[in-house]
Amino acid sequence: MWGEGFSLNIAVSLSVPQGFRQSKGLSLVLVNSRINRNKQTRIFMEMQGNESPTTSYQSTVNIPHVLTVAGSDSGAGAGIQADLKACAARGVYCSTVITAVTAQNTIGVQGVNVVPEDFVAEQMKSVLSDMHVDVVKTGMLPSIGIVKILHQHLREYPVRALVVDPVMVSTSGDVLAGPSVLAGFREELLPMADIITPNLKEASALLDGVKIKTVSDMRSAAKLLHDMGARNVLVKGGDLPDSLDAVDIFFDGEHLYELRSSRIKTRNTHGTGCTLASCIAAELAKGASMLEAVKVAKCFVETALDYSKEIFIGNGPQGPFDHLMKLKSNAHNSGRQVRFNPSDLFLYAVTDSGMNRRWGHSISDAVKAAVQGGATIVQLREKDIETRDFVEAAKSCLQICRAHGVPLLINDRIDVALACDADGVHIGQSDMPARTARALLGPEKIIGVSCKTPEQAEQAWIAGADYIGCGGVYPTHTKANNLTVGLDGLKTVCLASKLPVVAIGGIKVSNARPVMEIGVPNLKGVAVVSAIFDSECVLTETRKLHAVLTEATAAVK
Ligand SMILES: Cc1ncc(COP(=O)(O)OP(=O)(O)O)c(N)n1
Ligand SMILES: Cc1nc(C(=O)O)sc1CCOP(=O)(O)O
Ligand SMILES: [Mg+2]
Repeated sequence: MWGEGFSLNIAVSLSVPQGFRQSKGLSLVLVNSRINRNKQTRIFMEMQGNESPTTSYQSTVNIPHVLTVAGSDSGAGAGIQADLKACAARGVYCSTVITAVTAQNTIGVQGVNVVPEDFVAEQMKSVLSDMHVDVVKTGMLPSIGIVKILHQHLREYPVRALVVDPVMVSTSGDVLAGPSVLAGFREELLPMADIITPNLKEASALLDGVKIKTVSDMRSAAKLLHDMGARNVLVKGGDLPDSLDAVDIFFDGEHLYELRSSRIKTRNTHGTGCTLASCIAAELAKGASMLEAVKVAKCFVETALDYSKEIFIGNGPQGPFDHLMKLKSNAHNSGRQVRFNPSDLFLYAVTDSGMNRRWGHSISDAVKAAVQGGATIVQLREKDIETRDFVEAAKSCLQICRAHGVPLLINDRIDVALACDADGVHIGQSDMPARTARALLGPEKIIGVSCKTPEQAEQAWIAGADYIGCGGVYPTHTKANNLTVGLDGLKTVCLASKLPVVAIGGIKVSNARPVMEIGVPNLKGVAVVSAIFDSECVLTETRKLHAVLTEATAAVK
C-alpha cells in the first residue's frame, strides 16, 4: 500500500472580469505541494469590479486521518486514549474503532470486556464508508474474529498504510490477546502490514518463543518478521537488559538501522508502545517516509517522557505521561485562579534594558524590586537582547512573578513567550497581528494590544485581545517618535473600547493622578517604564507610584 504514487486533484474556479485580467495579469502558483492522494483543494476566487476587486476565498482540504482500532484504557494512559492524544499532538485527525473496554489504572488491568465482533464491524464500516482514512493503526485485537473483520474491511476500503502494534501483554504484565490471536497476526495481519512494532516479548511470541536478549538477537528477529510478510519492522528494545540507551532495530527489507535514544528514568511509561505506533501512523498520514515517521515518533516519545518524568498521576508503579506537554505548566499556573483580571493593570511595570544597564540592575533584580514595590503586572520590553538571553531572563523573572501571583508578559516576542511559558504578550500595531498571536498562544494566555484610536481598539477586541494599552498620554523619551494622544485622546479611546485599558507614555508620580481621574470605568491603571526603572531604587519609586494611584482611585470612588 505505502509507496504508491499520489495524484493531486485541484479544481480551480476563477471568475475574473476581462479588464482586470488584462490589466493586472493573474497567475496561481502552487509551490512544493505535498498534497496526498484523494486530497482535494477547491479554490474559488470571485473578483468584482475592475478598480477594487474583492476576493472571497473558500477552500476545503482533507485533513490527515488515522483510524485506530484498539482497546479503551479507563486510566487513559494507553490504548485508544493514548492514540487520540498522540494524533492530536502530531496534528492529525484520529477516528476510533473500540475492540474492548478495559478497566485499567496505573496498577494494572482489573477487567476486560470485549466488544461483540459484529459491533466492531459496525464501527469500522461507519468510519471507513464515510471518512477518508489515510492510515489504519491497530492496537489490542482481542479475538481472531476481530482480526478477520479488520482484514475484510481493509480489503473493501483500502488505505495508504497499515501500522500494526501487536499488543499482547500490557506493561503491567496482563494478557490482552491470547495465543489464538497470534495465528491471526501471523496469517492475516503481517502480510498486510506496512510496519509492525513489536516489543521484545511480542517479537518472541510471533516467532514461536525464540529468545531475544541482545541487539544482535533483535536484528535477527526483525529479519524473520520481515520474512513473515511485514514490509517494515521496528523491534523495540525498551526491555533489553543492561542497556543505557533505548535501542530499537528498524528493518525495511534492505537496510537494518539501529535507532538509539536516551533512556528516560521515569515511572511514567504506560502507553509508550501505543503512542509510538500512533505517531508513526500520524506521520505517515502527513506524507512522511517510513524511516522519517519512525524517527519522528521516537523523538516525540522521548521528548514527552522527559517532559513528564516528574508528573504524578495514580499510585501504581506505572503512570501515564503527558502527550501534549501542557500539564506541568497548568499545575504551575494554578496559583493564579483567573487567567486575566483587568485589575492586574493597576500598576503595570514595563522593563527597559538601557535603563537597567545605566543603574547596574539585572532584569530579574529590577523586576523583583518592582513586584515588591507593588507592581501588579510586568512586561519584559527588551529590544536589544539576544534571544537566548531573553528566554533565560524571562524564565527567572517568571519565577519571581509567579511567587507573587503577578502575571508576566513579553513585549513583541511571541516566540519568547512560548519558550518560557509566560502569561502572555503585549503587541503593537506593527507587530504580529493579535489574531495570529491568539492562534499561536491559545485561549489561556493574556494578549494586550497598543491602540491610539477607537478603530484600533475595536479591531483589538475583534481579534481576541484581553486589554489595550493607550498612549502616549504625555510626551515620552522612552519610545522614539511616539505620537502623544493626550488625556483627551485617552478618554476617547477608553469610551470606545470594549476592553479594559491601561494608559501609557510619560506617566510618573507627579502626573499620574489626572490620568486616573479621567473618570472612565474601563481605565484600569497606568503602565510605566522610566518612572520606576530609570532610578537607583526601583522598589522605592514603585512604592511611591503605587501610593499615588491608590489615593487617586480612592478619590475617584
Ligand atoms: C502596555 C503597553 N502599551 C503600549 C505599548 C507599546 O507597544 P508597541 O506599540 O508595540 O511599541 P513597543 O513597546 O514594542 O516599542 C507597550 N509596550 N505596552
Ligand atoms: C512603550 C511605550 N508605548 C507607548 C505608547 O504610546 O504606546 S509610550 C511608551 C513608552 C513609555 O515609557 P515611559 O513610561 O518611560 O514614558
Ligand atoms: Mg511592539
